[in-house]
Amino acid sequence: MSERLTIAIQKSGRLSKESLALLQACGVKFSIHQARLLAHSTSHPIDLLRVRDDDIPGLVMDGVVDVGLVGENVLEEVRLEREATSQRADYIDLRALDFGQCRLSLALPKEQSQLSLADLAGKRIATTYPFLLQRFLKTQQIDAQAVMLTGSVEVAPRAGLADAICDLVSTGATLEANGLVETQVIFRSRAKLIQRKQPLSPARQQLLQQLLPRLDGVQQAKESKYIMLHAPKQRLDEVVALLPGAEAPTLLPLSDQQQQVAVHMVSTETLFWETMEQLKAIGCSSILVLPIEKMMG
Ligand SMILES: Nc1ncnc2c1ncn2[C@@H]1O[C@H](COP(=O)(O)OP(=O)(O)OP(=O)(O)O)[C@@H](O)[C@H]1O
Ligand SMILES: O=P(O)(O)OC[C@H]1O[C@H](OP(=O)(O)OP(=O)(O)O)[C@H](O)[C@@H]1O
Ligand SMILES: [Mg+2]
Repeated sequence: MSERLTIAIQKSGRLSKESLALLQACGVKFSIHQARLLAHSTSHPIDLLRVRDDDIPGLVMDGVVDVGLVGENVLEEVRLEREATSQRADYIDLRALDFGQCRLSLALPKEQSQLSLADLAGKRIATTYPFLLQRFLKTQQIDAQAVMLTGSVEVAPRAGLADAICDLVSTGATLEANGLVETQVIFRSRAKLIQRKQPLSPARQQLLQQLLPRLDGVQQAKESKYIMLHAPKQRLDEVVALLPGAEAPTLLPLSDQQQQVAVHMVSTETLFWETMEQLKAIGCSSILVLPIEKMMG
């Protein structure tokens, strides 16, 4: 049996760039040939399988690949579909990732946007996610018809194919461009890392165990900042209070100053301009906010 860990990612789409970037940030190197389905890592015994995102949950659930990176929307849709058709639908949830954030929402043509949820009874709703839509409609006890479309869902009402749509929304620009108004969020999604339920060989499990802390380190680093500033000794408590998520700061004396100290700290939150202005107002100076590339506890 091959001792290479197989990871499925989206070949080309919204998740592709960030999936690859995440693996690369974990030290896994690839040389990608656009046309090829399979890419071998040059740094680790890892193979990348580059496929359509719709195929990723099934590949993991069937144990064809070891792990996959996929949006929760597709993952949950496929899980519901496979459950309904008595296919294997289990997997291990490894990590929620900080990209691919979007929501699955109901939207109506502008002229009908005042309609309530109950008014959807008997209507046709175009969607790529019939199982998620039906689950929502069931909880609301609404009897409507899901019209399955694999693309261009937003044009369905104008084309007379449906009365409403249920589609992914991020900025809302697509809805607006098509004269539609978001009326109800039915599912919130982000990218996830999932593992097959069937056990991995010890070598592959060990490799995965090495990658996970790296992945956590990359995600944590992205959310953290290294902050350096000069602060008045008397007001240190106020300075720290202004920096939520800051770990115990390191204080360093300044050779030419008695009243001020240099403060270095890692903050787990973004430092906004407003906070920097407040720090300045209480006497801080030389405020630097630096990105962190990697972290390990
Ligand atoms: N506007 C968005 N902003 C952020 N994430 C999004 C957005 N649209 C979709 N996503 C997430 O990215 C995933 C992939 O979206 P994309 O539009 O590339 O899929 P696709 O067209 O089905 O691609 P494929 O050809 O792989 O089937 C979605 O399932 C969702 O999780
Ligand atoms: O609210 P917005 O920011 O406009 O994003 C929503 C759009 O993004 C996704 O499509 P994508 O652009 O990935 O293209 P696709 O439909 O061709 O996959 C999704 O299917 C919506 O159409
Ligand atoms: Mg798809």
